[in-house]
Amino acid sequence: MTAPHPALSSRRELLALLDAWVERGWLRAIDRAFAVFLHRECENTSPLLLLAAALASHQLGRGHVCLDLAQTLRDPDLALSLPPEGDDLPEPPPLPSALLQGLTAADWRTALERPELVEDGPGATPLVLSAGRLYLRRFWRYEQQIHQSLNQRLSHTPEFSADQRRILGDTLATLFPRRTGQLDWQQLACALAARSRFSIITGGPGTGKTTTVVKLLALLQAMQLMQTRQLGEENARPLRIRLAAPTGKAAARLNESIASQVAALPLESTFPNRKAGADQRVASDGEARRSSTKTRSLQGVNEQFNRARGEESFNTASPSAAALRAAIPTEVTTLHRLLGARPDTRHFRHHARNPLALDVLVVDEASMVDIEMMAALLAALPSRARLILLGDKDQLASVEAGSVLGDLCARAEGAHYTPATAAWLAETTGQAIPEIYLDIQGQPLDQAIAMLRVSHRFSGESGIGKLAEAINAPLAIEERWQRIRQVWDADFADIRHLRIKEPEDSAFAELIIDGGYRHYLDTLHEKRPAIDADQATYDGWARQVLEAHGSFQLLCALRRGNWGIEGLNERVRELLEQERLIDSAAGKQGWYLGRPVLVTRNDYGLGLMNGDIGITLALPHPHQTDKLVLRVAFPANDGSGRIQWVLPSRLQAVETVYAMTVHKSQGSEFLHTALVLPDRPNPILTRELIYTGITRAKHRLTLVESGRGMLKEAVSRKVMRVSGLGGKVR
Ligand SMILES: Nc1ncnc2c1ncn2[C@@H]1O[C@H](COP(=O)(O)OP(=O)(O)OP(=O)(O)O)[C@@H](O)[C@H]1O
Repeated sequence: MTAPHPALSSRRELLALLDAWVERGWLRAIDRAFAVFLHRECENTSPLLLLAAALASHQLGRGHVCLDLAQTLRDPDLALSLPPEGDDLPEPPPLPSALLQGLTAADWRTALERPELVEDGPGATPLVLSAGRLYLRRFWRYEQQIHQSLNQRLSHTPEFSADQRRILGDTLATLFPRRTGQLDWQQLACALAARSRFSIITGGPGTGKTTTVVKLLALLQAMQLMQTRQLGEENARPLRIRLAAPTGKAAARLNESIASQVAALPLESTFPNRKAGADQRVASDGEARRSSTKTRSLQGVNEQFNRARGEESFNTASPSAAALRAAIPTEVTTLHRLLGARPDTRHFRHHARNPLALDVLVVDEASMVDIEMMAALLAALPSRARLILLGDKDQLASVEAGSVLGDLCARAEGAHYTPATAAWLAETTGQAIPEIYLDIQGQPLDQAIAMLRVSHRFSGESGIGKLAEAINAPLAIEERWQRIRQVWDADFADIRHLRIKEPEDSAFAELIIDGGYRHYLDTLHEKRPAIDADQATYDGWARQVLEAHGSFQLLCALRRGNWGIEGLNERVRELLEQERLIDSAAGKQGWYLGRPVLVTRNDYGLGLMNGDIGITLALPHPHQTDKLVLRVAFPANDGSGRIQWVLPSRLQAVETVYAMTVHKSQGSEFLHTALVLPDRPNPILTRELIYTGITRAKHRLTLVESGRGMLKEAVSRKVMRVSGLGGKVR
């Protein structure tokens, strides 16, 4: 047996090593501070315990919920991602692999036997060791809360009367009129979600998650209205439905699409609008359709619902199409707003003792919801309310700790429906579930998940769609790589593979200028209003510039280095400067006409959300009409098309966004996306990152590879987020 590393024999030496790691940027100061705190709390703590504590905290900073002791010992540097991205400096401090060499999991567990500091479950110790995973107590508690809340929801199986089953089946047939001979996963998703207080609808881009959830909401409202009307007219109360997303950007995107989806619901054949006069005013092509394309809040729902209801005859329990449409909200809020975020605290206004006033909550882009937010959300949700999560399980998880959606959807591909579920689906949808999706040992969680498998956005001619499919194909690494190569070799018109050596390459300049940012800067200069133009004209200009800007985005994996956002932002600025499209030295404090910025932290005062993009433009000075002042134009977050002008000095957390990390791009889409891979391997390059990056492209994708083999390297590696959630919720 090799002798332990000196830092594991002495607390002083260990803290000195942690200092060196912090100095080098390998650990956060807070990780070391946590170890020091434990050292002060309790005498004679073993260096191994202090190290484990610092590493558990370090893992949180990297998105893991806990430290997996056995996995860390198997390959310490990989498990801890040390040295981190971009550290090329000479004379690195000792690596975790050197430190932990020869150590066994049993040694580590023995060192953690300090009941004042570490327990294996409920209690008050700062650390929890459970099933070989070391947690900071707060995160162990989040995981427990999520698991208890979801298991409780999953254990509730509602009873449906024969009448209700018939109504459900009829409504599902109305909502999904087309039969293609293939499984209609969207209809199955609705049937599954209808009988559960918790459900997940997962699927890649354009697989119809929004379309499906809108139909599901219509189904739930139809059931509710029929049920409550049977009890008497005054009891006819629509379900209180709220829609939310983790970021402002994602909320705005759903806002844009949901109203038209509600308007397009095929309801009239089963839910006719009964009064002739009312039909014309409220029915399909009339007022309801127009007003349903406007954003409608919960209050708006009640008003419009009551109006539509007042115009129906109540001789039947069945609601009209207009009343159903009116009962579906189209306003989407952020989770922070929904829960009532309070500045400078992690507590929300809504929690277990002040729950949200709603019956159904839909959360879109759920892959971006971290474990802390999910725990807060579930705590604030009334126990009888339904929670429906929508998201793409294969996308990158949130930057914060946890990958809740990915963990919960670990078995989604195989469905694992029990015979009872298959019978329910057959009865309500008329569809027979193929044997490959059946599993006599399917778990309750499996029965609540539907995976949509057909993309309606990408046709068979789309290289982007084929590439996304190939990257996620459930195949061995080599076979998957062959599939990806076949897609490239097929010469699809919408995807391009650009190989360059350095950012100075002329092909890169061409991509960035003519294929990319020239468009919005030309729009900015050519469409610029006269100095005496009115505000509406300036707003119109800003809208055009923002729209043109959304047509291209350069994405990359890293922050540092030539191929990270720092290097690329600088290179793009130089190129645009050379072309005289910008003059970055003209403004003050780094602000100049045309500078695009990304908001990196929610700012409730300004109404700006993390992920919002604005462009620096010039407005006439409010008092000196011959002068111009720089203002940053943002599209308002409420889907209204309004422009919000912000004084640059008021923007506290923004960065230039010629290049954006794939992580930050989640929840956004661009007509043409150029994804740049770094020139050497990096643990951050994973299959999820590549998949998320390429699926940001709506019409065109350019993949820029600066080092050979980087794509292959990336798609061979999956993100391993350590948590205990997947095993607990069943
Ligand atoms: N069953 C279907 N048949 C035909 N077209 C469909 C079907 N389902 C959805 N679509 C269309 O496909 C497009 C994408 O659908 P939708 O926006 O619901 O997908 P999504 O999964 O929510 O997309 P995103 O990845 O943007 O979140 C829309 O234009 C929608 O009308």
